[in-house]
Amino acid sequence: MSISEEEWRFENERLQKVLKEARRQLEENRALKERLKRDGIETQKEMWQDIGSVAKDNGLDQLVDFMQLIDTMKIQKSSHEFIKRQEDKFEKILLSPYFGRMDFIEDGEENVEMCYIGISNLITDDYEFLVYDWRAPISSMYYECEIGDASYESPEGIIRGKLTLKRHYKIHNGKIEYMFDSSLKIDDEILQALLGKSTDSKMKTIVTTIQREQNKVIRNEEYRNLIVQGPAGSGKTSVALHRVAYLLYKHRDTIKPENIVIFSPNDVFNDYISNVLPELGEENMLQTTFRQYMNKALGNDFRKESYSEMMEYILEAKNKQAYRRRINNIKFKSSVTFIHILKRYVFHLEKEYGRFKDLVIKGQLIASSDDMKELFFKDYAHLPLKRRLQKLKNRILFLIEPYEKKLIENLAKEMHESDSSMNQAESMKRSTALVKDEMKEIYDEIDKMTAFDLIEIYKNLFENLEFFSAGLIDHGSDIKLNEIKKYTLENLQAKVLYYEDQPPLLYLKGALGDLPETSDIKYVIIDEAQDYTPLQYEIFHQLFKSANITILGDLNQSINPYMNVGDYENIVHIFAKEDTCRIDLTKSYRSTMEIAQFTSRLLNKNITHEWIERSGDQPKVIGFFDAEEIRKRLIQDIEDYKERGYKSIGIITRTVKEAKEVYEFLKDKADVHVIQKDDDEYISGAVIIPSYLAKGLEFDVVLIYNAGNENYNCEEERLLLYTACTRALHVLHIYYTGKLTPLLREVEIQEAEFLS
Ligand SMILES: Nc1ncnc2c1ncn2[C@@H]1O[C@H](COP(=O)(O)OP(=O)(O)OP(=O)(O)O)[C@@H](O)[C@H]1O
Repeated sequence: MSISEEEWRFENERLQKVLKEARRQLEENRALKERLKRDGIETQKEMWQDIGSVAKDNGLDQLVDFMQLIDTMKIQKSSHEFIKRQEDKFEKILLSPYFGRMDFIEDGEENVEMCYIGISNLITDDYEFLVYDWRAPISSMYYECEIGDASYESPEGIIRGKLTLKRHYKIHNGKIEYMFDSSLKIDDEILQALLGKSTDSKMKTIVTTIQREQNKVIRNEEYRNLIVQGPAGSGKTSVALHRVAYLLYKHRDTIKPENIVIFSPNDVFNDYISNVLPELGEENMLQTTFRQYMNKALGNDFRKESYSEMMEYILEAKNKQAYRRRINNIKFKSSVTFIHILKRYVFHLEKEYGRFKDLVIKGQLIASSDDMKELFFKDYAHLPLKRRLQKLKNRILFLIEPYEKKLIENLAKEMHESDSSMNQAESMKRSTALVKDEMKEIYDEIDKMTAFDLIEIYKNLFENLEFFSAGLIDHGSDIKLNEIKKYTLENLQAKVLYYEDQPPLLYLKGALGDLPETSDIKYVIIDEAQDYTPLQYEIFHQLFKSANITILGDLNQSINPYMNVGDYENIVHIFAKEDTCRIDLTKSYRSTMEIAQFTSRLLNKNITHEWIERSGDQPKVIGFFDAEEIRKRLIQDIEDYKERGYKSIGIITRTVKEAKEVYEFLKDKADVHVIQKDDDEYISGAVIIPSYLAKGLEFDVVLIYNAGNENYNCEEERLLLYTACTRALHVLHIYYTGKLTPLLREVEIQEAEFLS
């Protein structure tokens, strides 16, 4: 629907009114900032003067004043931060105050309310809402409702009425570039225009075009835990971040960014998503990876394999003799059966731990084994093992203390009596040293009895693996317990912790009470959720018992064939069923139709999801005589695609090893970077990146490096290749040498060439 001249005039005038008010508030804010700055300088001056005048006789008074000044400075600092955030907000408003408008008539009212929706509220001193924050209750209608009957949930209850207009704007540098009305949902056309652009940097907000199904996830607070399944490019990460912004707005009095944590697959990804919250005017939540958390919790006594190192082994070491043993080990330790074994073991430890002996010093019974058992198994039974041991140790030390004191005093007295030249202090000093020395054996005994050695505990499980797994493994199963037992014990002996051993250790550590409380965390977001095992979900549950958890993933993007969630059914029982809801996203936004159709054929199963109708070139599959030819082609591609205006080009290799080889060849011939570690930073432009580190990212152009059958040669790697191909927005080329991977042979390929 075209907009009349009169409407344009009205909208331009309205915009000027909004900008004027925003400018006024910005000026007011700046004046306040200046005042605060002056106050801050004054406080500092006062403080230095006070320090200068501290003297012996007025020291305490001055100290009290000093502490008060420090408190004042703290308050000034946080006010300053608040004002700075407000200033940023007004500056953003001045560039683009809103992106949408809806006209709403509430039932029983006559007046139409024009609601303008933007990144943040703009309210006049008379409480006129010039702009509503996109997260305000009323704004939900903008994303959810079409013209006609509409309603939203306000704190006072459901408000019903009618929407009579929905208008979209593009306002840039304080000017309306375009606007149009849409009678139905937010048009695919805007999306097509938005998504058709080239991406040059980190992830961006989608606030202007959030779709109805996405909005439902962002605002869902009916359930404590959400499991969101959505195909590649359906906006899971975007939704997760907008949900964080929504929660920070809705619960701004109680929830701060440090009460929310997001678990990302790696630091490259963490860096890639780090701009979204600031763009939405919020501070970033805590960002971490499972590996980071685990590394910190497990300490540095053992060499710990990283996730990338494990992936590299899985993909690179197929010809090694020990490969099958390792894979069986990974599979077993990632299985639901192993969780049952661990739980049984923990139960056993809680019941059976500790062989308590009577503690006797010089014939005197300090604590009987029965008393210790009574404390351990009854009085402290409600506590986890580690805490019980600590408490028991404290109790024993408490009982020993008076006895030891008496021993020291008696001995000191004896010394003093037998040698009158020795003064009392000297005799006490000597007797203390002697008694401590005598007692060393007893203390060692106590340490041994109450020791908590996680690795020993883990070892003990494998030494008795048959016992703890009895009845849990099917007769027909191909699990070779003996082999797993031997393999694990050998590695522990060599002080090597493979990645698959780390989650079980962390689980035991938590279950036995050796992990710090995380009660400050109120919301946990787990992205790329398909790549965590059910055991890792047990750990999330253990760590964040009182938090709300949002899990977002795509089962079709399980990049690790042996270590993944398998099915959400494996985890729903971990979180209380009545508090958990599964939502499926059904539409993909990232790739052109041609790429989306191609990649869904690659999955080789029935796919029901839809995609945005944005058209582009057919993906190409091109065979080369050898790897060097592919590399030469890459140089030309980088140049060509940059010239055509594409800003991000992902050259996706299968492994780090391959990425390094390609980089070595290209580095002097093209402007290209390489990402090779979990903790690397995200880099834009042309990047070479191994497949498993590319998950979650996206590129204008994706060039798959060598999908020959030497490389992707087994069914287990289908999802890895799928994940790599689905990173493409506009262009997808798959290069190979030798024969094409069998995974692509059944895919109906529209454009194939062989260059020899
Ligand atoms: N409502 C939307 N409006 C505009 N763009 C969107 C929308 N939803 C998603 N996108 C875009 O689609 C792309 C994919 O989004 P995102 O990375 O959040 O999806 P994902 O489901 O996490 O993907 P994957 O699982 O493949 O990593 C991004 O470029 C994002 O900006």
